[in-house]
Amino acid sequence: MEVGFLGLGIMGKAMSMNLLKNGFKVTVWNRTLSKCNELVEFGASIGETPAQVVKKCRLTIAMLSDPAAALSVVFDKDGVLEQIGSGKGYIDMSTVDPETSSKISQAITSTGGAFLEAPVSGSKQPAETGQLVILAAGDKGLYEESIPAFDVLGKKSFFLGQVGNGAKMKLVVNMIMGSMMNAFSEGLVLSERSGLNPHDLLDVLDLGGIANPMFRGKGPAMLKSNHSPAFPLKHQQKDMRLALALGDENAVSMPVAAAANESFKKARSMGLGDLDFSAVYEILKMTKD
Ligand SMILES: NC(=O)C1=CN([C@@H]2O[C@H](COP(=O)(O)OP(=O)(O)OC[C@H]3O[C@@H](n4cnc5c(N)ncnc54)[C@H](OP(=O)(O)O)[C@@H]3O)[C@@H](O)[C@H]2O)C=CC1
Ligand SMILES: O=CCCC(=O)O
Repeated sequence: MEVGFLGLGIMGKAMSMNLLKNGFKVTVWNRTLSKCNELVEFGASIGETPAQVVKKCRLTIAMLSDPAAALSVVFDKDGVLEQIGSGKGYIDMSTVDPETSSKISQAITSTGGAFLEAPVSGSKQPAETGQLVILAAGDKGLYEESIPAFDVLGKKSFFLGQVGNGAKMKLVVNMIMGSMMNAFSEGLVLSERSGLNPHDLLDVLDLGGIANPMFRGKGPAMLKSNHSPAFPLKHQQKDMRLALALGDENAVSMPVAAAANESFKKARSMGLGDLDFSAVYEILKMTKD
């Protein structure tokens, strides 16, 4: 199957590589075109623009940083809209808000093209090993057509109904995750400041009812202040912002998420946005009496 792939950041590179390794023909595009070269070594073709990729491929996947990027790649000159149409499908796997997704969906479907939003749960390593959780919504026919690709990219795919539901599910999940990361960081700092060994805390947490892969996977690196990016903090803050907006629209009070967002904003303002979102630990560590 020939698949187009737009956006070769941390996630897009791993996902497109996975498709190539599993026998898909892949045509890639990235805003910084030089990032395509590594994929070419593994058999990918390059499209010079998003429009060129869509022209060549029946299915095109996008994995872009944020709503502005997702809209730009579709609506700007040489964008997806110039070549999408009947018989072609566009799958946006970026994490965006439901409004952005709906705007893209309306534009694509008005040309006769099919649209699916399919944000993912799981980070760099699950992307490399095909263990993502895919949260799809939109065109059911396109979803069914995409299952061979989703089976390579993920361990489980959900079809959640109308466009917007995938984006909402993803934002709820990441809102919980961002709040957990803040509580975890506060716990690590509190254990250290109160004279405990934080490594003992990691062991205790891992044996109890709140054990989870995030604490287990990131805890030891955090204690060494190693925040090599798997999920960049600037994207986590974007997701908190979008989740809080969803909370505003639905009159849901979210004081815990709002406080977590403030910590991520502070971390961004201190230049930590490109590090892993675990770097929020550093700003909580700095807080003194
Ligand atoms: N990393 C993770 O663990 C996860 C991330 N996500 C989500 O997936 C998406 C991608 O994340 P990730 O790969 O980590 O992000 P990166 O920051 O590594 O990559 C972002 C990508 O978006 C491109 N981009 C940014 N702005 C524009 C623009 N204006 N026009 C065109 N392209 C643009 C970048 O191009 P360039 O190379 O030129 O800068 C790059 O290809 C985000 O929505 C994120 O929230 C979802 C699950 C997990
Ligand atoms: O959006 C990023 C999700 C990261 C994760 O699920 O570990």
